[in-house]
Amino acid sequence: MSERKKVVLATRNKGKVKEFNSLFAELGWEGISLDAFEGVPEVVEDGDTFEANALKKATTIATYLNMPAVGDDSGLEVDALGGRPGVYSARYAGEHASDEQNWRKLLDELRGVPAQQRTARFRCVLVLAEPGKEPMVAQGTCEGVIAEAPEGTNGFGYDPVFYLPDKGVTMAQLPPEEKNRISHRAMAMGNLLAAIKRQG
Ligand SMILES: O=P(O)(O)OP(=O)(O)OP(=O)(O)OC[C@H]1O[C@@H](n2cnc3c(O)ncnc32)[C@H](O)[C@@H]1O
Ligand SMILES: [Mg+2]
Repeated sequence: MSERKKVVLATRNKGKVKEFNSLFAELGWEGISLDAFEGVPEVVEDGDTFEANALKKATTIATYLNMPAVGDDSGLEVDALGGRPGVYSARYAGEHASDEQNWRKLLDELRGVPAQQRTARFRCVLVLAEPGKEPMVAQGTCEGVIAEAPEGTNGFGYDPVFYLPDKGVTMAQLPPEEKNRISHRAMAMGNLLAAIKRQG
């Protein structure tokens, strides 16, 4: 049996790590957490785009560890807010804001906005960086509506307020395996795999 490909997960987000562990398992990859290493540099997310930040996360870690690494930059784009919080999703309510502080601020900002104007999408850009190779970039989106109030405890981040009209529940009410079939991260992972296969 061939050895599983070892890929470092260039993220400090435990929710992403859980999802990647399942998504990687389906590919036969072994995801290695950043916690396994010492002295790993902090990545400053100063890009204007998800792609710039994902590229920086993946290449900084791949170069430092001399191993393949996947970087994920993701966030929520709300139409009534002109696409905000976008790349600033993690710091929407302040530099070290909690997930709950972020989604509470979002609900406050959208108070009084009618249901049909509460459309939004999650976007995820993934970069696979391997030492000595061109980085590969893929993205995925997931469409939904911002709820009036939080529901559900699964997932992370904005999941409790991200309502999926087709399913009649929020992302945080979905079982993890179902989120991993429909999410922006799952779509991006599928697109990354397709790009890798195309490259051969
Ligand atoms: O940068 P790393 O270390 O990967 O971890 P992070 O949590 O800072 O990740 P980002 O910079 O990519 O910020 C992503 C933001 O979007 C939110 N987000 C991303 N994917 C999500 C998902 O699947 N469900 C809910 N919220 C999500 C997340 O909670 C953050 O507020
Ligand atoms: Mg971040």
